[in-house]
Amino acid sequence: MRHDKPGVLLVNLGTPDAPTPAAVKRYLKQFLSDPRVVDTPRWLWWPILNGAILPIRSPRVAKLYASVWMDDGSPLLVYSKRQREALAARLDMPVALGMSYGNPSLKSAVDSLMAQGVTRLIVLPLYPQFSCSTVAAVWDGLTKVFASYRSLPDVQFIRDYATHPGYIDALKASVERSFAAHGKPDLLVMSFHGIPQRFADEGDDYPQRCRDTADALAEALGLGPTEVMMTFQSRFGREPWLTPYTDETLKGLPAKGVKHIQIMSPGFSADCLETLEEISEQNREFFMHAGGTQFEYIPALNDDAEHIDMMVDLVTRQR
Ligand SMILES: C=CC1=C(C)c2cc3[nH]c(cc4nc(cc5[nH]c(cc1n2)c(C)c5CCC(=O)O)C(CCC(=O)O)=C4C)c(C)c3C=C
Ligand SMILES: [Fe+2]
Ligand SMILES: [Fe+2]
Repeated sequence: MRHDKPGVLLVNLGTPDAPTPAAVKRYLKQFLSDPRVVDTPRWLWWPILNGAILPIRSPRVAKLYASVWMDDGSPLLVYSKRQREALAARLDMPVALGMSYGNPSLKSAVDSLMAQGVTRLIVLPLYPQFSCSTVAAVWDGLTKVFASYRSLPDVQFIRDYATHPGYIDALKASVERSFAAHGKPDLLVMSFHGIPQRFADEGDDYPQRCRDTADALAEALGLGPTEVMMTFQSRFGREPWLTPYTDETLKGLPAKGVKHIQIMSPGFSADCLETLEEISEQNREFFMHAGGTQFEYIPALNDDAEHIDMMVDLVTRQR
């Protein structure tokens, strides 16, 4: 008889090993070579990536990483490790952390679970809103790992959790803490990572999943349409991405009389370069220079107890 031994694979994007140009280059090369992320034909993309993007972007982005680096490493990895530990402490099954790009690799995580005798793999990509560029890339990564296996586990793949009540409740609590600490702002901005508009046109339901989260959270908070706004950050490359863009929106708000904002990035399950630097530093500057008077960034859920509760619910209801 084949017995049932579940194990959890937590997955996130991944991050460089060090805030140095060489380590950032290694990371970006792997990340930006994934056709799920950049789908330009290889013959055209390869010379652009290696000849222009990597040499120019790596040293610049390494400085940004250095500005948010923590004692224990890159914020994304530090928070992801804490999430893994907290979840493992709540479950009587093994929990491993694997990253789509960089370390710890997906393969190291799957190998360690299989070595512990896991027969049912519960895969939880920590992206609340599905996108082909993130969640489907996890799927692809897993199939590559399995390509070298003679036996496969049962696999339960959690597509996303954009409106999971535990997720919405945890976000709501984080917003209420911020309102209590700093006062209610003129506007609550929910900034999601963008994708090329074309991906959505071709069938990625990511924008709708972001809308689903934004609507559920606004409703839970009892905020009306003039009190919340959804925007998209982290544009890359030349083609149009999802709009409205976070940076342009923030630059225009003070002129419309919106002087105090609080901003959150509900699509990031852990704080990282894109929240700690891009939102909390860069976009703060944009807003304040445009005439804003008060700006607060509401942290990601990271290893908040309610966030871990939600993960427990997501993985234990998989039977
Ligand atoms: C090139 C296209 C990119 C797509 C499409 C994309 C989608 C996407 N990304 C996240 C989450 C994260 N992205 C992060 C960093 C990051 N993203 C891109 C590019 C695309 N992302 C780049 C090049 C980088 C690296 C930094 C830089 O060079 O600007 C991170 C943070 C990683 C960290 O180390 O802190 C996260 C998390 C989502 C959710 C998403 C689609 C929905
Ligand atoms: Fe990204
Ligand atoms: Fe960015």
